[in-house]
Amino acid sequence: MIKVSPSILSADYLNLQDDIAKVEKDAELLHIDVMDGSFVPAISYGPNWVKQIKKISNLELDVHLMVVNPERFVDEFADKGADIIGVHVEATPHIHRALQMIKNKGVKAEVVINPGTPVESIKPLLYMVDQVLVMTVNPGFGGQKFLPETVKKIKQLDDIKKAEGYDFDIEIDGGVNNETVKKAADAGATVAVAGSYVFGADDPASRVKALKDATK
Ligand SMILES: O=C(CO)[C@@H](O)[C@H](O)COP(=O)(O)O
Ligand SMILES: [Fe+2]
Repeated sequence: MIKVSPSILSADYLNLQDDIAKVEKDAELLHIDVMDGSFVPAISYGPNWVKQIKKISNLELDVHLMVVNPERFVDEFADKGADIIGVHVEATPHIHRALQMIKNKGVKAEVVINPGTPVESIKPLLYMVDQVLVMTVNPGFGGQKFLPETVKKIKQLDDIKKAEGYDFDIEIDGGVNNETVKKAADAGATVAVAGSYVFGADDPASRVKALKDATK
């Protein structure tokens, strides 16, 4: 059964504590999308959101950095309470250093690839990561459609994981619902981020459960 990481990007910011409480019991992680208006067009929120959310949630805080040169912010997000920090391979010439910095803070290190980026580009990093995030949409916005061509990259990663004996999680992010999650989980995905599917519903907890039921 897949682990679920509801994305607060689609939550009600004025009632964020209530929305988080709705998924607290059924989800394992909470996904926090940090956007800088440069790596991606939108601007979202920063380290102090992580600090505040840490006070009200026991979920594993899964911070997805969509920022240029993310190594500038790794220490601060770790100090504010991130449990997982994801850095895009496309966002820095120093991806290995960025991952080392995350690990040095005692935080789980995640490398992220966009739909247009091949799995080959992160092969040298797979020995050191706790999680790989395969973007299933182009990053920057919630509510986009799942790109089916990303499924073969999930399978490719899962094959490498088995062949090499690695134990990283494979996370998917973008356009996840009760149908797309099944295709990804069959290919090897172990963690699903879902924003609009979960928080766009009247009963977010039932949507978390539906993602799990679909991958039983
Ligand atoms: O990183 C991102 C978008 O760039 C995501 O985490 C979104 O928050 C996913 O939203 P949905 O596609 O599930 O609505
Ligand atoms: Fe994300």
